[in-house]
Amino acid sequence: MSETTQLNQQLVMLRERFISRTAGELTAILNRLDAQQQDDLLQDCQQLLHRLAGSSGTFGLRTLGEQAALAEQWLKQQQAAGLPFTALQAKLREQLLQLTQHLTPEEMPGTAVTVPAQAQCELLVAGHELAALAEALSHYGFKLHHVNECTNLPAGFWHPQLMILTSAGQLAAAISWNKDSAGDAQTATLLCATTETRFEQQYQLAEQGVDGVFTLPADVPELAEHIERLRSEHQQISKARVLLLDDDEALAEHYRLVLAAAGIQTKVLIQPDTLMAALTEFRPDILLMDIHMPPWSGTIIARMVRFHPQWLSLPIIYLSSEQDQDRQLNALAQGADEFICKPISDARLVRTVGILCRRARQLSRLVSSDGLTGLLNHPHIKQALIHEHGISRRLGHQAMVAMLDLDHFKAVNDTHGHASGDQVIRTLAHLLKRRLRNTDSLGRYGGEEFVVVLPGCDAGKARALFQKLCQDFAELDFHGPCHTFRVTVSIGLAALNEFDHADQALYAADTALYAQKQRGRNGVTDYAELSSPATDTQVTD
Ligand SMILES: Nc1nc2c(ncn2[C@@H]2O[C@H](COP(=O)(O)OP(=O)(O)OP(=O)(O)O)[C@@H](O)[C@H]2O)c(=O)[nH]1
Repeated sequence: MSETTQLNQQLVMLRERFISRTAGELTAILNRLDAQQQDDLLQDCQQLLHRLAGSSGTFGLRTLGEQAALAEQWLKQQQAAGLPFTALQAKLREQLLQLTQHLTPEEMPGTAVTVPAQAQCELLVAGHELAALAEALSHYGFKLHHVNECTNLPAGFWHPQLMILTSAGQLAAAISWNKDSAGDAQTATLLCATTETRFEQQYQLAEQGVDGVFTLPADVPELAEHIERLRSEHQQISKARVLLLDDDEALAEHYRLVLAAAGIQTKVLIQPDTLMAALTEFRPDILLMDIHMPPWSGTIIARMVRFHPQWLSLPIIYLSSEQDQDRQLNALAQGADEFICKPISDARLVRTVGILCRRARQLSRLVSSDGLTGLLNHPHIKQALIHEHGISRRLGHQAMVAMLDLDHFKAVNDTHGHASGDQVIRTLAHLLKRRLRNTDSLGRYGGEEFVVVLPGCDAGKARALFQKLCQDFAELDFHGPCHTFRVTVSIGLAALNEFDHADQALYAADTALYAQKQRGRNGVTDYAELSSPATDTQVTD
């Protein structure tokens, strides 16, 4: 069974549950109305209508949602006018009965969402004049495919994250191939080789949907770095993390399934009082939150979240059926950032959440990344280390920390100049990004010192990975103003979960790094082996 079919089956099951629950709730209110049980009846009725107005559309019962919204509005007006219960009873009964007539789905839920196929190549280079460039870029470890022609590209075949093409001809064909199944969003980031630097020409390229330009002949290392940056931005959507707080369990589960199918990691909370712990544990990019969650109010919860300095910049997005614009603004004034109106179609939800997550990540990356390498800066790699240490200790998972330091780097600067030194630092950072997993955290700890945190990794795997990295790095040629030169790197490892505190693990990795420097540099030492008979792990050619 395809993932899309499976998703749609799950959504249909949720819809059936929603319909039977709603039928039960409407009948219960009608029975209380007939029995003249006035206690809290109007309040319960209003809450039910409000919930149906916001959620029915999501389950494919659009008319039910619209009618519920009208009935809610009517009920609010009557109550505001101070009409007695007896004056409302007959009309309310009629409206509720009418709602029971609309408990049949009009649309399939989830049909707008297609589970994306696995990406088969990261980078598609199109155009015969770019063959040499494709060949040069392939040495940088990209999963790359080159085609001579942009016309007649097979539909839905490669799913690249990034496309490189030329501005001459073929651009329109590539752009139309690069649309999602709905035909409106670009799937891959487009990078265009052009000789045109004039404003009007570049404007036209931007208008056509191009995301970046470079001139030919290309500076390949610089282009590789740029591609890496764009690629990691493109990946943000699949790494996006959303915490969803909604007391309507079926609706929250529906959203979770839809977002998860689009590659957005979503954690659902039904109980607002577990929110603070979930924020610390899950570290979402955005918090999506309902407003009406009796007895809780989302707007007050938003204000509460801001009590904690570490969540001051967390984007809080209300997902609510509140239509009144003044009330929406009042809600935003309590410390939230955006308002998404329910009901919302599945496809629009995925796109909106994707855009918000990407923007949130761009902003958080600005504050957390090192300008030269794009890796995490000192405070943020330490934060990542502490976070992973906590998880590995709590769950008993293995995790490693590595400390890397370039060898004789002072001499590199002194001999070849600071700019060449910077290029070496950037190249090591690039190699780390290419070799490590998305779940690993990479940081520039100091000038020529790096820290890597590897969750779910044991000592053997870490050693093999870093030994290979040492070997490959040592073989790279750097071009200084006068000479070509090579640089090596020394690495110390420690098992994160073996220590009570993250700082102790980092100190152990630093001790192992120092030991490796003593042993002759260019290699890997694990702290665990320092207490046992020394093993020389220096890399030899
Ligand atoms: N080009 C460049 N150099 C930097 C940067 N940050 C620190 N450095 C230099 O890195 C060098 C580090 O030198 P040392 O700490 O003496 O160590 P080393 O020469 O690498 O020797 P070992 O670590 O013992 O192999 C210093 O000369 C710093 O100026 C940077 O951002 N760019």
